[in-house]
Amino acid sequence: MNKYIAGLNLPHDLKTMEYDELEVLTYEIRDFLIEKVSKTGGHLSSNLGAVELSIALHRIFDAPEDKIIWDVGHQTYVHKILTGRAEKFDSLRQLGGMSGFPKNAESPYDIFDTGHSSSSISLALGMAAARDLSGDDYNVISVIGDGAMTGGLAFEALNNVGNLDSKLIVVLNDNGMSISHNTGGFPKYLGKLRASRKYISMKESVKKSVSKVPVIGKGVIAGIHHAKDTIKYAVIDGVIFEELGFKYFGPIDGHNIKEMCETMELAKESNDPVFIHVITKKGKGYTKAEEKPNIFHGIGPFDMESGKPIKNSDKPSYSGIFARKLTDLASKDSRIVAVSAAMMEGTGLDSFHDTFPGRAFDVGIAEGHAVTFAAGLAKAGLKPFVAIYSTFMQRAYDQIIEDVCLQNLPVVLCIDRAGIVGADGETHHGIFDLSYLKHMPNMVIMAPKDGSELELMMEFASSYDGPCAIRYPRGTALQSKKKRNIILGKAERLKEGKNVEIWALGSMVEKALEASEILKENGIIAGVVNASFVCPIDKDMLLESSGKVSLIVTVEDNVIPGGMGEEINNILINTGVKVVNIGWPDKFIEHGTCEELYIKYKMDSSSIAERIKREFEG
Ligand SMILES: Cc1ncc(C[n+]2csc(CCOP(=O)(O)OP(=O)(O)O)c2C)c(N)n1
Ligand SMILES: CC(=O)[C@@H](O)[C@H](O)COP(=O)(O)O
Ligand SMILES: [Mg+2]
Repeated sequence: MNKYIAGLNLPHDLKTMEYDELEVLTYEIRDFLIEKVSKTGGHLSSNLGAVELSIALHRIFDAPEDKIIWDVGHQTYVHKILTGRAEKFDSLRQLGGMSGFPKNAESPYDIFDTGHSSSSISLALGMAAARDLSGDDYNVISVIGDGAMTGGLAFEALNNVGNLDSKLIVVLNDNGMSISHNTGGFPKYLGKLRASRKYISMKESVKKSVSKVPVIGKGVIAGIHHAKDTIKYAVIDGVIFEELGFKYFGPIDGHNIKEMCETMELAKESNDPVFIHVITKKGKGYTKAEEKPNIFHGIGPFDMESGKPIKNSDKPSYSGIFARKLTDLASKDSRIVAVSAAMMEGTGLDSFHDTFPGRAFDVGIAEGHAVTFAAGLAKAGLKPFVAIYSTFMQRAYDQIIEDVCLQNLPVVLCIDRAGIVGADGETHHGIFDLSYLKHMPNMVIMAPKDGSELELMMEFASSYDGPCAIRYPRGTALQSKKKRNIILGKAERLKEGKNVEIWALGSMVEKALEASEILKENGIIAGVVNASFVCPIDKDMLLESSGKVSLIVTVEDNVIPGGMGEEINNILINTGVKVVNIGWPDKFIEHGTCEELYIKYKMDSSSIAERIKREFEG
């Protein structure tokens, strides 16, 4: 490990180091980040952009007594280095290793286990209100990116800060990027503020010279603050934040530690909410990441010299198949449009946008809005496909019920990253969507067993006149030659069984087939059914099976509570057949590779076979 990082007592030494020493530290930290993340993979460009900001925060504030809350939390690698965890980076995002997000269980400096965007101002406001009630005096700081600021939750909190008459600090880390380019009117406003940076001396000189004018000068400055918007907008930056009750400081250089420290010192002295706007460069210090901050936002292990990923699968991903199929469908049906919530690349919709720029809508990190926006599109006669990761779709729960299902609108929810996702851990596993969708009246839920079936289900969805959801996992997709007709509520029996039948969903079908082969070696002939639909489930086939076998086993990449197994239990409850449910337990699943987690939670094919053997023989 580099000289400085290893030799320092962090974060305490930051408070006494000279600025030029801190400058050296920034180089060491960047070298460290690039080297470590090139081996483990992770979120690189956001962290490279947050080096000086993290140093300034830990120099000026006294964490963990002062509460620093990181929005999303993917940019906390520097914070973790500065809070004594540098030696844990070889285990980053690995089973049993350090998380890629803040984890309070990992360190008291990680105030809140964030992972979903736009929550930090609400969290900070809650903690500040509690602080005031208990008569404490610590500082509470939200660190939020310009992408996260496009999330409605952030604006709900900004509005509510208007009721706070004590101190709170919001630091906006504005690098002009979300995962890819930021979108909407707010980033445009921030862009004007960033551009205004070059005029800041003009404004400062205006304020300084006017205030020197005897007698009237101060009054004129005071007057400016209450002047017509035109003057106010001209002279005062960040007026939107000032109007919401903040003192706005900025925009300042988010790579100038001294400037940030002086500003944070000022903010510390204020008894009112302060909004500090820092300008940073995403990917700073690694040319490849500066040039392509989106590619290096979240990246697997890569070659530091070339920047190229170490392992590249040539098999298509589910997201890639989804996007290609949607483009094909849209070429035949002009009603088809696509909606994303700031995840155009992750969902593959960037390629759809290349073909149909006018029919791809990126609404920012605003999943609830995305769904209701899609309801509006559908109400006006279009056929929206809304592509949102399972875990982020949780943000749109009410909008799906009220604005899609209740209205019975033809909106297709394309639930990407459904099931366990691996390295991102608890905040990102998509293991709840069956549970939060299944009880919604009018909602059809499908899950393809492979890439070919995803295409077939999308075809079905494109002509289905009501709400439907297709859930598919992260990563590469199996391909099958066999085509089948997707019929509403109809499952597909893949293998006949003697006394046992496995009902598997989506990506778990492959594991069920493997388990069936293992059981055959033990003399147990287990049938396998590709459930295909969870709502409506194939009740006829289920009841038929219950008359033939003594044991039905359900297997799904969802938590058991509220999952497909529960649906099947309810249908078979009076048939006398034994039903066993295999799925994720009712808990938050940690990070690790998917393979490791399937094995640890006995959801790999041999564990499934073992469980069935025990149940069958037991
Ligand atoms: C609710 C939610 N939606 C989407 C995401 C995926 N996501 C993670 S980081 C990110 C972009 C964040 O941009 P910004 O806040 O500007 O941070 P930066 O990476 O630029 O530092 C997105 C969309 C998320 N974490 N949470
Ligand atoms: C921090 C965040 O929420 C995203 O960057 C997420 O990690 C992307 O996940 P994928 O890598 O599955 O696209
Ligand atoms: Mg950003």
